[in-house]
Amino acid sequence: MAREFVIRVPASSANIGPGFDVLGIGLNLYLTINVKIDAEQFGEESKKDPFNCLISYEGEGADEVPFQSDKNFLTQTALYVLRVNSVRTFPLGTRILVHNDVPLGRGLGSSGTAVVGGVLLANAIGGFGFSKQRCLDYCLMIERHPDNITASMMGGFVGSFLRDLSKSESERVHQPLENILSPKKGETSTDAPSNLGTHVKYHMSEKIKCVAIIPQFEVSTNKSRSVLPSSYSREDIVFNLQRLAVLTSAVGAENLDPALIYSAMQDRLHQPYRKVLIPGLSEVITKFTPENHPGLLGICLSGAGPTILCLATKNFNQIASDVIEIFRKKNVICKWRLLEPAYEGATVEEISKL
Ligand SMILES: Nc1ncnc2c1ncn2[C@@H]1O[C@H](COP(=O)(O)OP(=O)(O)O)[C@@H](O)[C@H]1O
Ligand SMILES: N[C@@H](CCOP(=O)(O)O)C(=O)O
Repeated sequence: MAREFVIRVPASSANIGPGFDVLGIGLNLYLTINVKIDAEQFGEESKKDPFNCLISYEGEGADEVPFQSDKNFLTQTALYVLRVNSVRTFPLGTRILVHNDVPLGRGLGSSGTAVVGGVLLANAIGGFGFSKQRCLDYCLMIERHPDNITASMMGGFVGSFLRDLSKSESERVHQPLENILSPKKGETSTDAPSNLGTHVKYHMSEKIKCVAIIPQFEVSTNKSRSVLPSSYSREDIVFNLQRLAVLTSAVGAENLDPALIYSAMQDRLHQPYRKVLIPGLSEVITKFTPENHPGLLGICLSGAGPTILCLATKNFNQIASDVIEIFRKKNVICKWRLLEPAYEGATVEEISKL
């Protein structure tokens, strides 16, 4: 039996303003995975891979990612979900062609798209029929902050949190990633507890566009998390909470108020600490205001950086060129993209099943 389907996963911008590890927007820049399963056509060739999966790959990351299915982050994720549901390999004759428009290590959620794509791939291959909510549980076993994953899976502008875990659930979830993705021979990985993440979608005015200025260097999320403190002062936490409450409603207003949104986009929980990794960040987030750049609503670090996200209603070109100029003076070259929220989130489209 031959089968073909396509998975599309939107990129994300996480940590919007004061929403560190909480807020994210799905963006219309995609990781696309074309899957063909045909034992007659690719059966013999697929046996070259230890788990029967031929991977070809084009676009962002093509010269970086491994092509063996138990080494590639996307297929490792799929193998984890298959394994804990009693399926040991991909079906004989599995061929996947990845087309990736999401740059790696830039704070646009590439790891989140790979994890979401991998979980949806396993769900489709195994015919498990898991809901997106259940798929999120598997994602959260691998990527442990919910903001980017939830935005990519569910789409739109989302807020999310992780529920409190019992001691035994916590032991299941907080394991070294290798135990989950590459268990030793004879050992198995643990299944995901249910309902790990909870989310809501906020209304965001359709007038708001997302200008992403993407510096041409990578900052891994692990490194960018390592510079954060392990505790914060009450003042700083309250500073962010106050703004978070205002921002989530202010972006949905019919008459957008740039001064309100701009001040509600300030953060004290991650940006101040990540400046050491991103030359120019400090200047960019203090110098750009709605007064000197009409149309700008707010500016922040996207995800763990180094990408800068500007929410704006007009003058996109001017805003982007001026941010790029600040980075250029620090010898950092940037690209930029005008993006829109991806409201639908991740999709799986069955093309043919014979
Ligand atoms: N399409 C992909 N296929 C395989 N692995 C990927 C893919 N996209 C991202 N990754 C993995 O995720 C890493 C980047 O993740 P991370 O440091 O969290 O940055 P980002 O901000 O882009 O999410 C890459 O180095 C790679 O290991
Ligand atoms: N809240 C996380 C978000 C990471 O997003 P990414 O796009 O950099 O993967 C963090 O700030 O560490």
